[in-house]
Amino acid sequence: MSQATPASLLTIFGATGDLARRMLLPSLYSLQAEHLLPDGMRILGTARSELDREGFSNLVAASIAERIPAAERSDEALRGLLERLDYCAAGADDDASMQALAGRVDALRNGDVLYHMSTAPRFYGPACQALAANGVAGPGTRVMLEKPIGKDLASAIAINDSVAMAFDEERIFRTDHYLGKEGVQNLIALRFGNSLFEPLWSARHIEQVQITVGETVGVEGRGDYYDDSGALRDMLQNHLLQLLCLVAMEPPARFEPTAVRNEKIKVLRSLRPIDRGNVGTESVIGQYTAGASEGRVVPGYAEELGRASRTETFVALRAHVDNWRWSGVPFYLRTGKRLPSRSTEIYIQFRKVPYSIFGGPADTDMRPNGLLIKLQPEERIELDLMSKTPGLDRAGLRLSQVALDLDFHEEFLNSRKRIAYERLYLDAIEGNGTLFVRRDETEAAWQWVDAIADGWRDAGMLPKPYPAGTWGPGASVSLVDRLGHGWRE
Ligand SMILES: NC(=O)C1=CN([C@@H]2O[C@H](COP(=O)(O)OP(=O)(O)OC[C@H]3O[C@@H](n4cnc5c(N)ncnc54)[C@H](OP(=O)(O)O)[C@@H]3O)[C@@H](O)[C@H]2O)C=CC1
Ligand SMILES: O=C1O[C@H](COP(=O)(O)O)[C@@H](O)[C@H](O)[C@H]1O
Repeated sequence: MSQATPASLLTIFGATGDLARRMLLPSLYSLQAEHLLPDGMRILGTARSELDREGFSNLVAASIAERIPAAERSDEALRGLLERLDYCAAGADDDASMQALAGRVDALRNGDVLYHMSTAPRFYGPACQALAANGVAGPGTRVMLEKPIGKDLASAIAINDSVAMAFDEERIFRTDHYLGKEGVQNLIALRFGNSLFEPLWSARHIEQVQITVGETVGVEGRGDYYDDSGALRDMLQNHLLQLLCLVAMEPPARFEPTAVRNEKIKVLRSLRPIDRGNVGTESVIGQYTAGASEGRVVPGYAEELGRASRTETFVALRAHVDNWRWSGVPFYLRTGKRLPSRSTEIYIQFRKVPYSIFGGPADTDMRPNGLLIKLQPEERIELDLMSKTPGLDRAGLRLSQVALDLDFHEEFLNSRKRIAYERLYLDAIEGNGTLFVRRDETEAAWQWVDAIADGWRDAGMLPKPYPAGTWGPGASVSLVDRLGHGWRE
């Protein structure tokens, strides 16, 4: 991959789909508007739909009109993007049409090619093998794979094996769109761009870590996919574990793919198993019932789905990274749909002062320090410190918790909120895999998650109901309370 040059052609499988219309095409528009796409790079859309170049251009223009605010649109950028487009109808599992597609790729390329599989994962293997059979998957080509890579370890191995028959690992870019988010890269910058945190970043000084990804949305018409997946497989296996890796990993020698991935895989392999023996104490699952979300009455999951289901729409876990740095520190992970707010955050709670010199009311006022890394909806870093409460009190000195707030909000107001795929496309086009996931990471994450899912099944654990608009079942409070902790609300 060291010889990778910027792609001369980007071929998007599933170019007419939901992800393409909502995220991928608008991201390409933004890269075009900022002059970040390589000169002359062509974009070839493909799906089974019989579109011509004009039909695809209309679809692209419509998606940009819908997703990019009018104030950010320019005719010049749109024209620039449309000039790059081409379209070729093909079925990923249809040999004749894949042969025709390969011919088109050959005709359009003028150097490296990036393929993006934005279609159902069962097509990744057949499509990649068809590209190889038709001679367009050799050196100088690479492929981006959308999540999910399978729905358990066995299916992930099958997909990875199948894609590996056509592309070697260093040419495979597995996306986790959380890694493309500005806030997540800021977490990396915070940890490894400041000397302040590293001496404190271990069990010696950290009491607990919380990672919350709360969503207010329900399953939004993706019920068939989601019901087969649930919160554990849909969110925790990938996004939350990637965040955990970035918090817990050792400093990589360099910010480059192998060094970063080598550190992340060590974390995944150090996760203490949660299985049938301890799922009951280390995890909580829930499913939303009818309730109020963002000021309106919303139906429960089963009503949205149209049938009863045992799928969890909420999961909370107490994880442990069993290594020297993190021994004994609980990592609380929780994610769910129809929670009270859209909120993605990492909270690091430091240990209490070892001894209070104050006595009197200050002792009861005392709170541990905390570092909040807020990723969504706004990006913010906040350090909770104790300070003297202003004024006099007969009983003695009083303390209050104050927040040292690094609020990027102003900066955000003045800059555009980026789609994570802008970063991911830019890197994949350039051939930089640092923010993509390696095969062993995906499979280690599945192995850990499979034991949890099997444990729930074996223990007969069913999701507990929680009303939409609440923070999941009450048992999730007990999960952290047991060690004297509390969720940061
Ligand atoms: N939508 C989202 O928010 C997210 C999606 N993803 C992942 O992205 C991928 C795409 O998802 P999404 O866009 O939602 O899916 P959609 O069902 O909306 O789109 C699927 C796309 O694949 C094409 N397609 C279907 N069957 C074939 C086939 N046999 N050969 C070639 N193309 C085919 C469809 O077009 P046509 O019918 O014309 O062939 C369409 O363009 C999936 O892996 C999904 O898990 C990941 C994160 C979020
Ligand atoms: O991958 C997924 O992520 C989204 C949440 O992404 P965000 O960028 O809006 O935080 C989630 O809604 C979806 O179910 C899942 O497949």
